[in-house]
Amino acid sequence: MSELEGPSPSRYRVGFALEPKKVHSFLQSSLIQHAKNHGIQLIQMDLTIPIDQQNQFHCIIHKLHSPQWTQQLRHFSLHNPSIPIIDPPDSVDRLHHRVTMLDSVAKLSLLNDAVSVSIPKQAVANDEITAVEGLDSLNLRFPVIAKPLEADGSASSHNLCMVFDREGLKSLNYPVVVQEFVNHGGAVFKIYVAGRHVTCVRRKSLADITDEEMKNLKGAMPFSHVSNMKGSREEEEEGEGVEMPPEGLVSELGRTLREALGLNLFNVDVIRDASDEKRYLVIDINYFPGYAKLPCYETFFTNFLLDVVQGKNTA
Ligand SMILES: O=P(O)(O)O[C@@H]1[C@@H](OP(=O)(O)O)[C@H](OP(=O)(O)O)[C@H](O)[C@H](OP(=O)(O)O)[C@H]1OP(=O)(O)O
Ligand SMILES: Nc1ncnc2c1ncn2[C@@H]1O[C@H](COP(=O)(O)OP(=O)(O)O)[C@@H](O)[C@H]1O
Ligand SMILES: [Mg+2]
Ligand SMILES: [Mg+2]
Repeated sequence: MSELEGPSPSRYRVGFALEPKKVHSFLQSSLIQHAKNHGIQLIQMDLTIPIDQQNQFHCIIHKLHSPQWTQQLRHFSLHNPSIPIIDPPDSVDRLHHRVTMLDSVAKLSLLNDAVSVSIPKQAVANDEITAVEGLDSLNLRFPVIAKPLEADGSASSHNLCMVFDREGLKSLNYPVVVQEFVNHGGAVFKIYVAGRHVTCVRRKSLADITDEEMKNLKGAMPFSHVSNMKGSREEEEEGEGVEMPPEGLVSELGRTLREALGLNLFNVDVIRDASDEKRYLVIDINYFPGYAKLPCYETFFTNFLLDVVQGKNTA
């Protein structure tokens, strides 16, 4: 076991099971120190040793997908039911598929009835023929977005495609979800949830496409990681000029989705229809996303950890 801090008087120990890349991006020394100042030791778990032979943890946080790991967690959880596992593997699994990921959104009923929150029309396609059938049955016109069905964290799961015409459907790597493309003013809202803590940031997104532009666009255009792409100016990166969603909507969405998904750690990508400011659409939900990109993520995340270890992480 590699302890990220030397012997410490921390009262609580939280074990993290993460890929090396995520350890690097998430477990930064600023977070480790901040948590330590609040009595919590963050420990990188040793994945080669059974969990119950390691340090006694007050909580385990994980983002690993192998069946062996899931099996190990289930076994541990069965024998240590009082140790919170953030989050249950079955609930996390639902986010690994672009259709089941959005199921809970369709069932939400929000108190805020001044706006609507839904998902874009979408269909699963296994080949060009089923893609055309899917689009016809939904009455969808081009452009559409094609997304790999699996959202399992692999690099290819982020390889998306704008499709401008039927010819463009030929070049896709099936199976995909073909989804209504909604003009939304070039900004995506990312709502980050960590237990009862919810915050929202605005990021750069795909630009709107006018009917005029559609006349000249042909085939398909692959893209990935738009929200992390560097623009020529900083404001461009963050979708400057686009009004943020109301705070009440952000907190209600975070709270209700947390309950519906049975998850504590996730973010939700939301866009607002450029032709209807009351229409919000959830387009993506990610398990344990890049919290480190949030301003003050040390405080945000430590407050969540404190809730968990002090038994206050209730809905
Ligand atoms: O690495 P980052 O900070 O860009 O975080 C990624 C997330 O970016 P975001 O926080 O939404 O801007 C990213 O979100 P998007 O799918 O890009 O919206 C994913 O959550 C990604 O995890 P995975 O590859 O799907 O397992 C996240 O990757 P991991 O950090 O989990 O590898
Ligand atoms: N239905 C849509 N309409 C308009 N833009 C979209 C739609 N779906 C995705 N996008 C754009 O593509 C980006 C990536 O799509 P997303 O579903 O979030 O995939 P990923 O899991 O790779 O982040 C979004 O942040 C947004 O900019
Ligand atoms: Mg996304
Ligand atoms: Mg995603």
